[in-house]
Amino acid sequence: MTLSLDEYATLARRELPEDVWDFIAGGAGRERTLAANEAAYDTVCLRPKALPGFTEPDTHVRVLGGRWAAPLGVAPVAYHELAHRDGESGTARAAGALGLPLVVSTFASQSLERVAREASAPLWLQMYCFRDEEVTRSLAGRAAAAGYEALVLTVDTPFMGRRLRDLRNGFQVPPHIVPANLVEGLAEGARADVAASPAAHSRTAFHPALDWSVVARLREWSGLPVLAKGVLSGDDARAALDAGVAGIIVSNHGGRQLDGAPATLEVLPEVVAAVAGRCPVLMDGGVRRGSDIVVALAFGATAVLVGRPVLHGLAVDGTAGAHAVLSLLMRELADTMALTGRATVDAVDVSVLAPRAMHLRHLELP
Ligand SMILES: Cc1cc2nc3c(=O)[nH]c(=O)nc-3n(C[C@H](O)[C@H](O)[C@H](O)COP(=O)(O)O)c2cc1C
Ligand SMILES: CC(C)CC(=O)C(=O)O
Repeated sequence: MTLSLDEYATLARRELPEDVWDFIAGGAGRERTLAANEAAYDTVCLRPKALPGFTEPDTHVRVLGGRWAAPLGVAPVAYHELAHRDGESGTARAAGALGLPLVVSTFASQSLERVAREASAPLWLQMYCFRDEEVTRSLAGRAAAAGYEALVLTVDTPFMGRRLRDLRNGFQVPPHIVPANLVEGLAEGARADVAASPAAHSRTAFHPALDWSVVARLREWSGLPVLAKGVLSGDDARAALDAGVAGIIVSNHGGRQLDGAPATLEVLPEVVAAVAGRCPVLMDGGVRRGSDIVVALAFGATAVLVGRPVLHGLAVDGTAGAHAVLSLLMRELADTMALTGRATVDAVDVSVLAPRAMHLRHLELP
């Protein structure tokens, strides 16, 4: 019986080669930011509601015109086939069966068209932008043609952060796993070069001087709304809005880019205040329980995304494992909403939080 996302992580670790586990689990530098993401939730308490009068809340939300079964989606994560041969198609089937959206990575191990054929819930395509602008333009156009509903521009990764575990392990993506969106049609040798060292490839192939003007180009090439993923300050949120984004994703890339960056939960209120209702504000990083989703909503998030836990589910049991992880989170979310007396997602606001030092509140302190 697997009862929590932490238990899925433990089981996944047994299934995966050590260097693949490290690539998935690891972060940049000292991994301070990686640890901070999860730890931030431990600083917050929820206020229970006595006799709420219902047991099954309505968890549906609307995000950019799409209806999701819960304020929860799958974050863009490269190479799902590293976890299980079902890969992104399996994740798409799992998410779709639950009515949850999937953000497909530029570095997916299956082509965005193939994933689209398996999906029954909203799909967004995460965009890295390349030195060769034609590659970026082609990806954006293909996403629109395949029915993707939005592009997610990653703004925190001009190159991959220094991930010491990968450097120590000399991590290479195994040759049978390829970035299918980028190399279909290429010869075997060329495929291997792109996939072998993600870090080295990012230094040479990513656009070296990207700025916010790319948002307008992505919109023009695709006709799709563009979200910015990797915003951690009010200033950057305002810059993103000025550039024309339709949504913001508060993210530190799961602690894999700037080590020392704050936990996403900590900066969420600053970003929500800067956005002031002008667009949805999603967040990711360290969400491991349904109660974490409630906390993120209370801090002003429209919805959350989860990254690593979905790969853990895939590693344990392919499509069925990814489905199990996501449905566990949905169950925990509904239970937490019921126990805090929130019948709808809209009803989850800051009043669901209990001050940490609650026992001190009624004392007359000097
Ligand atoms: C193995 C792995 C690969 C990732 N690949 C991408 C990617 O291709 N594009 C991207 O924008 N973010 C990528 N991310 C970051 C995730 O989208 C997300 O921000 C992060 O994993 C969220 O934190 P969580 O894993 O704690 O849920 C990746 C993360 C991991 C762990
Ligand atoms: C292939 C990489 C660029 C994927 C990524 O964003 C990551 O590993 O964090």
